[in-house]
Amino acid sequence: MIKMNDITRDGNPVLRKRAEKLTFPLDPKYLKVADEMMEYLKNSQDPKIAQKYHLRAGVGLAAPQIGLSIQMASVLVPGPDDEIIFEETLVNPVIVSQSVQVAALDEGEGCLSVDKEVPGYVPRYDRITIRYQNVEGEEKTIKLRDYPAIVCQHEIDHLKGTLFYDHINKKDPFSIDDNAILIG
Ligand SMILES: CC(C)(C)[C@H](NC(=O)Nc1cc(F)cc(F)c1)C(=O)N(CC(=O)NO)CC1CCCC1
Ligand SMILES: [Zn+2]
Repeated sequence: MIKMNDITRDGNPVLRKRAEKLTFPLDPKYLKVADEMMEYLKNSQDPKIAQKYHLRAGVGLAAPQIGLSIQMASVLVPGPDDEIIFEETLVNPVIVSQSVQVAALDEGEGCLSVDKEVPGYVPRYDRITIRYQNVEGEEKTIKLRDYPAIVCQHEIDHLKGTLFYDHINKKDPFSIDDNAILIG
């Protein structure tokens, strides 16, 4: 199982590389990686398992964060009553369209690969359309908004070597577009 010491930390060059596109059928070793990344998210969201193995509760994990520079990211987004509202492993994801409307988490962002707090708004798109392939190679096109959209943008950034704080305004971290939506 993936544990915290398997997660690459800021400073590791793999987090700043553009990840390689995957071809299908997926190499079985990458199918295993997809399972392991989703298993990490599930374990980390289970208080007992997370406590036992000291896992940070994660909603998304991209392959470069376990040292693999491939275009694969798993997302597991719980809803208000802890039901799962979005669960998917995105292969070769591309944001094909996005809202003009900007959104940001009102508490800013963190990252499983960034141990320090970096305060500030991370401006993202409120609504996006993503085209990706699932691990079976099926082409999917999905529309997301608000928190699930923020999570997917954060993970897709990892596949481009971008970290959340790259988007924070250096001069005034909490400055953002007047009509930005702040997601609580
Ligand atoms: C970095 C961390 C603070 C652990 C962040 N979790 C989070 O924001 N809250 C959270 C976690 C849960 F499991 C369940 C829940 F409802 C809320 C996170 O997983 N990520 C994923 C990451 O680092 N991917 O590379 C960072 C988030 C910041 C904005 C979107 C993803
Ligand atoms: Zn991250």
